[in-house]
Amino acid sequence: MASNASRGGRDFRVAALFEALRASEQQGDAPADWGRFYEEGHPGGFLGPVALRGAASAGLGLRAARRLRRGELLLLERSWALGPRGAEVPEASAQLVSACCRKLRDAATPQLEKAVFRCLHPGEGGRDEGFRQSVFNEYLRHLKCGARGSESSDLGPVTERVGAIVKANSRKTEHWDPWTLLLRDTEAVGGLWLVASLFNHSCLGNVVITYANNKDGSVALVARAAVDIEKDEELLHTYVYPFDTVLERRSRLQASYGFSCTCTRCSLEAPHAEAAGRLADNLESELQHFSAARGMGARPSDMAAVVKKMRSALARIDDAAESLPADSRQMWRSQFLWGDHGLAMAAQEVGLFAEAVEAFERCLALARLAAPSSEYELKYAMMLAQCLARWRLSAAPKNVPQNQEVLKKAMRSAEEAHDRLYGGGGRHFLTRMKRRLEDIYAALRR
Ligand SMILES: C[S@@+](CC[C@H](N)C(=O)[O-])C[C@H]1O[C@@H](n2cnc3c(N)ncnc32)[C@H](O)[C@@H]1O
Repeated sequence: MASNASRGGRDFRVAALFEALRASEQQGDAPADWGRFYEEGHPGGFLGPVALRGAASAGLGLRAARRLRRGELLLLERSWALGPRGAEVPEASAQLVSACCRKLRDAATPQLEKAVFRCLHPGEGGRDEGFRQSVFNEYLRHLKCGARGSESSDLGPVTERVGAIVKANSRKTEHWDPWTLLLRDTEAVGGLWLVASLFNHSCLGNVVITYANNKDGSVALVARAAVDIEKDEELLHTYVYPFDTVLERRSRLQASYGFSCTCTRCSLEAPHAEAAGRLADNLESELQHFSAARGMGARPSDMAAVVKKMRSALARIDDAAESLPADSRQMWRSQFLWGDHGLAMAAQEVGLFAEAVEAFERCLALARLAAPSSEYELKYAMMLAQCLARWRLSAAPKNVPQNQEVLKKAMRSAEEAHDRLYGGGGRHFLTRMKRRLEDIYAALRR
């Protein structure tokens, strides 16, 4: 049954969407030079083979309009509103809500964008999902082909629940330092992107997102296919840190987005959640012991003893994985990737390079499985290559371990992961990772 909104409201609201889109920036060009894009940003936008997916249990969403290859560009979108850079969460959220309110009041904001923003909340635009769907469809259609409709600017009374819309749809940008491979928190900014707001969540996403700062102060969001995707398959992004335990991921999703995740990973991990929690607590305390020992400048033999305990904590996790069906063990194991990371760093620090390499290899395999084509895959591919290089550099020339091919292969694998995430081929990789590659070049010359 049609609601009031769809009976009385559809025409003028959809017309308003057209009008606003006509006035909005040009969409449709992907940057030719991705290296430059991530340095300078991009003023325009691009909408690839993406279509709206009708309402289901997770509400509206996006789907592949055709078969997609991994690494393929899906969306390039300018931020609609931004909060302050590097601020603490409550302050950043409050300011983002204010920024959205200003956009909604501003006569210069296209009416269509205002309508789309209102429709980001499932309760808005009438209780009719069909209406929301038509608004988004018009928006996507416009982004694709610049269609225009009849003129109208009457959006009706302003009833936005801006705070709730921002809570469920804002995202924090991530800027990875190519040198440290760590997130730069001072660069992070909370923002809202209208189309990207339609990606639903899965703890095993098939879409990866990166960001670039535009010269005008806005932030460009880039979404790419993380894996090969079939036509009509839903496009899903991971809203939370993918290597937390299932209970941690679920409680974050509930607190921030108001739903309990039932994705394939959660369904696999949930029956063993309590045991995973205990194992994670134990692992974490061993990692803390290592940090404390390092902080106190412990002797190498003491450090080696702490590393041994970390190894035992991970061995207990591997034993627990043995009780699961063989084809789900690795996925379950991905909840503890951070432990392998800790062991790899610690082993590298005390000169146990063979063990460090093995641990980085595990990190990479787990990242590829649970977060394919993500920053994490790239990060561990780089860390592995760098650890191999340091190992070669640490040994006397006649005892150099492994042949060069192993290191070259690790480099190629990092370059390929970079390309899937950031595009632009080898030159872009070499420019972005310049300093990070110094040890690797030195090791290749040995
Ligand atoms: C960024 S919006 C995504 C678009 C949204 N589905 C809509 O209809 O506008 C986030 C909201 O979508 C819903 N959602 C996203 N992923 C979900 C999932 N895996 N299961 C259930 N609800 C989900 C939740 O209501 C969440 O607060």
